[in-house]
Amino acid sequence: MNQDELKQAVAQTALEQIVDQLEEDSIVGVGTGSTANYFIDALAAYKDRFDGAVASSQASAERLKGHGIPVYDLNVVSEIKWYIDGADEANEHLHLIKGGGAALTREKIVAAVAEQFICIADESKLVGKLGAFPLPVEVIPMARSYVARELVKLGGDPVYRDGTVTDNGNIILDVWNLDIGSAVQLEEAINQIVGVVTNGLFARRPADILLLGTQEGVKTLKAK
Ligand SMILES: O=C[C@H](O)[C@H](O)[C@H](O)COP(=O)(O)O
Repeated sequence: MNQDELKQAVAQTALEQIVDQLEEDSIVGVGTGSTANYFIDALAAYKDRFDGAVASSQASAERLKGHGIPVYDLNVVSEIKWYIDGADEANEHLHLIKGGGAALTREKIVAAVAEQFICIADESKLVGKLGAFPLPVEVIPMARSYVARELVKLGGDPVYRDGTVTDNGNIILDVWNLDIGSAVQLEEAINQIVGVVTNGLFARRPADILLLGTQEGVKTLKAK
């Protein structure tokens, strides 16, 4: 199977895990990216079985609406049973790096609300140590240079993602060469920098389950 087929397979498995539990008032939390898109497309077949979705990006909201799935503002929703989303990297603790598509902040918010975060990814995303993928950091535009200098003090090499404006009107710094020994500590340290909205480490709230698409089939990983 190629990478797209692996992504499609994990999306289908995620759907199978939730489909029998869908109720007419269920709200599904939906992430962003190519793997999440496969999930949205698969979910569409069951749109009459649940109430609607909360999306972590404008792009996903448009895709959901395109399928006729109602999309709710998170502020009118009190309960989300599942959040299904991809990742750029994952380790055995189910700590993640996310934000390759610049949607990290809304993703972190929806994941925080959800009871269960099901991460869906092809096998290339599982790594021994996080950090080969540059860590995305969403930053208030006027703080860009200051935040970049502070990230250098933490040992990283920040690069401005030219031309990208997040759904929240901010910019992204991609930070290379970080030593992500303690993901929880680093996530907190970066979020303490004034001007940072959030960073793409999902360690304080890791995934609960990682569905990994491999050539031997879809594997289910739980945090070690
Ligand atoms: O901002 C984007 C998200 O964090 C995505 O979930 C992540 O980049 C993975 O995307 P894909 O499924 O396309 O590899």
